[in-house]
Amino acid sequence: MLQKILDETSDPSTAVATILKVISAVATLVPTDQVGIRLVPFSNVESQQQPLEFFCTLIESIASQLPTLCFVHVVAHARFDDFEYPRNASLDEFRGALASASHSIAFISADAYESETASTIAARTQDLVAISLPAEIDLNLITTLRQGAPYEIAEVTADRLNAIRSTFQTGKEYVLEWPSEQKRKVFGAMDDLDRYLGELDPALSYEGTDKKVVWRKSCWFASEGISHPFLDTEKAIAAFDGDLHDGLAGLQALQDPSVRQSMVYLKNVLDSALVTTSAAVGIDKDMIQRCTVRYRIIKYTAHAGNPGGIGLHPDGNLLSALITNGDGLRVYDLDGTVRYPGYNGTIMMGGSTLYRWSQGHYPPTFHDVTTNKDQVKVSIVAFFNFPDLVTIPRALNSGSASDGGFFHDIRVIKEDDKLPHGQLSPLWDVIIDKHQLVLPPAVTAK
Ligand SMILES: O=C(O)CCC(=O)C(=O)O
Ligand SMILES: [Fe+2]
Repeated sequence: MLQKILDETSDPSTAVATILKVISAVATLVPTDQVGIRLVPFSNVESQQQPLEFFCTLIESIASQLPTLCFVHVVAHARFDDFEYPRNASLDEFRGALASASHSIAFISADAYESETASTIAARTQDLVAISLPAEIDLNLITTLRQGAPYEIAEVTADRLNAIRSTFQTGKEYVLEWPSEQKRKVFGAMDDLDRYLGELDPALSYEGTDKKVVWRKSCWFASEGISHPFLDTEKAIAAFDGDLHDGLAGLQALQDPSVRQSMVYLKNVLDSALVTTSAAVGIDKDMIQRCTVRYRIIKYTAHAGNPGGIGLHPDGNLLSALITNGDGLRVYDLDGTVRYPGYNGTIMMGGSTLYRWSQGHYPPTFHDVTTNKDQVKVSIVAFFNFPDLVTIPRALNSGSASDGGFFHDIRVIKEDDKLPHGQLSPLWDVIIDKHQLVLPPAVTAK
């Protein structure tokens, strides 16, 4: 309801007045001191984000005009499909706005608090502190809270994490299917990207591990992490791992309002899938927030009669989340089967960094793309990666005292991925053997 008012009202003071009218209307049915309002000032969906001053003004107006209201509840955390993430944003401005106009309305704060952060905020402020719990009833909840133990995750989430984990152990992809409404929105957003990419010049894709190069129209966007906005300066793009030309083309693309809106929508779908999959393979909650993401959009194009595509490769990063709207993606399993994941959901694949970090526990997903010359296929791939030049704790304890963790060096990994005797070579041997492939010397040379 609130979001609808905000979406449909361009003038902030009219929006404030309308929201006050709604609260007053509710207060004719329920005593005012039993009415509260819940605000989510930091939307994951950037296009719906209002300036924070708007919320301060709104809170001040509410407090001065409805001084007997029960509470103002401010939610800071980012919500993904399966998990919530603290944004660690200061809520002091909102507290200040409320306190400037009323001392009787309670302020409730929420930021995906764990027991420790909840205690800290309760000690530092007068706030009522809200904690979010899984939607399922946990009969041990009281004990869990008293012991300060972490909350148990919901059973459906736990089942999903197990399914992802066991699929990834075999090097296969995992598809997180979209509910029908989401599917409709995803394809609408993909059509937008298709229209925009159609205008770009085709270029040769990077040289894959098997040396196949193909034509595509493409550019990329990046963010410092899930729940961060897209980078929006040339300097930030230049500092990010990736080719500058396509990164600058991505900056340009964000100037198109409908591309921006579609990208923001797709980012949220991809980020949710990344959060769930990261949790499944054991990347710790704080580390997930420190991982960066590059989002590449691709339209495969025929050129001089040649079909489009990408040669066989595993992605050279931690995890990839892929949304595509046409046939062409093919996965090569280590057991020799070939599968076509289709396009009913977000396709999750492990990359070569996941393989290295997990010490072989999660083999990367080998895949290629082939599209014929009349076929239209647009994809968006979110390449999720550990922060560079940082030691990352391992998910699975190797048992060796000397294992101080995994030092992540993107440059070294990229080099090693290409070497005939690199860490991936035993996997290439299996793939080549099981699928009876003939690949160029760079891969097969011993
Ligand atoms: O477009 C696709 O289906 C896959 C793209 C891909 O594998 C890549 O960009 O690494
Ligand atoms: Fe790929």
